Amino acid sequence: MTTVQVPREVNLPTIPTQEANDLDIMALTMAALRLVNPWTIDTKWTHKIEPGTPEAKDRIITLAEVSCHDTPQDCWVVIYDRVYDITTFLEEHPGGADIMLEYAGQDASTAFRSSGHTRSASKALDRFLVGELPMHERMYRRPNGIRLSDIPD
Ligand code: HEM
Repeated sequence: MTTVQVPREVNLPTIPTQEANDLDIMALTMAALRLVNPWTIDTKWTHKIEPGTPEAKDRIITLAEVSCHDTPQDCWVVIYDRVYDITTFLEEHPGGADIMLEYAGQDASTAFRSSGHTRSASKALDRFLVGELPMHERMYRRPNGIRLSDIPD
């Protein structure tokens, strides 16, 4: 007599291979990019950037990061692709704090430009510099970007 062996049902855990692969690739890519340039990847700063310090010149800060600094206690703006921490300047500003707070966490280039600021106001920006936008988010300081003859170097 022939007996038919019915295979026992084995419940193997299902491994969503495609999903797992995607995650691995993403994790590896992020790790590699962090090695190349840590500033472009982690948008949340873990330590305070001192405005105006030489190291601020080399910092790349995304618009997403700038948008997190939008309060009177922590106010960043972008002017001509550079990022400024103007928190300590709010009360000193000859045009008042409120007008600047309207641009907290945002690009204030056109507002700054259209308010008739003098050259010395543009120069005053240096002491608040904390970084610069990544190339793909810039408008003014990039090859083939908008050319304004009077923006500071
Ligand atoms: C964020 C960096 C900024 C700096 C360092 C700055 C600096 C200055 C300085 C030094 C003045 C005196 C006049 C001059 O020298 O030009 C001034 C005036 C003024 N600023 Fe700003 N400013 C900034 C941003 C802004 C923004 C975003 C606005 C928005 C519209 C603004 C609006 C004005 C106005 C309306 C005046 C004229 C005030 C008056 O004459 O009564 N400023 N600013």
